[in-house]
Amino acid sequence: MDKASGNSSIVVALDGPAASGKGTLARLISDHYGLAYLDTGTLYRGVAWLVMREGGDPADRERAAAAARDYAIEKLSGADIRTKEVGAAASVVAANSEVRAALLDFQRRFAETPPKNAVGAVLDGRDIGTVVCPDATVKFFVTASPKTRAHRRWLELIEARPELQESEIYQDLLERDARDAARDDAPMAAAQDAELLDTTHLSIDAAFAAARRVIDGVFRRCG
Ligand SMILES: Nc1ncnc2c1ncn2[C@@H]1O[C@H](COP(=O)(O)OP(=O)(O)O)[C@@H](O)[C@H]1O
Ligand SMILES: Nc1ccn([C@@H]2O[C@H](COP(=O)(O)OP(=O)(O)O)[C@@H](O)[C@H]2O)c(=O)n1
Repeated sequence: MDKASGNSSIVVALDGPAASGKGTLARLISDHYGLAYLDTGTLYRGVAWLVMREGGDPADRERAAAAARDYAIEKLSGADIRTKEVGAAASVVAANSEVRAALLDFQRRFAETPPKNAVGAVLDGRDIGTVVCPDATVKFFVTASPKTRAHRRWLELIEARPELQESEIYQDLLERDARDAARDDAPMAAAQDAELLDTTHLSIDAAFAAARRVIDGVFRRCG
């Protein structure tokens, strides 16, 4: 399937706050429509992890920028980048414009020329519909109430760390959301033409069905 505007690849963009369900939907959309998937949060988490591994401070702008310029997925072998500490550090490096600039081309190339000859790509993050792929075929802004998101993330993390309190995850998410929304460069925001998808009261299946209705509608209009 081609985009209505030309031959460029189909792009589904998913943005929204932490633990709203972006990645879950992105994986389902990727499988269902045969699209390549890029979790752009792993790039920022990866840069933060690389800085922290060497005892660096994620707020050290030069150091974070250098890590972003040298970023390669192979360097993360064995790293647990899903922890809340790496998440918090990721939002610090993500406020650094040089880090964002160093990671932008890779994301755009992935969207424009998806790997494995896929017909398109699905990307999730904070600025996909606004900055990385402003011409995306379909855009979603996925949300859920902060309490719901904290509960979901807590359920995900307690397996590895049973001592984690839901209240501390909640505080972490609020701080991270605030930092992501307030930064000057590519702040977390819904694109004007994004479809809002509030998953607070939706099961994963129901959220995916809602996303499919939107995507199928756009594809029908695009031919
Ligand atoms: N609609 C939903 N209902 C219940 N749990 C969900 C829903 N969507 C996602 N989850 C769970 O919430 C957690 C966070 O989802 P995830 O997709 O990783 O969010 P994000 O990518 O926005 O950070 C995961 O454990 C996931 O299984
Ligand atoms: N496109 C993106 C993706 C992530 N990020 C940053 O990276 C952090 C981690 O992103 P993530 O998507 O892995 O976080 P979760 O929503 O999975 O918790 C976010 O809090 C943002 O600060 C960003 O700035 N832009």
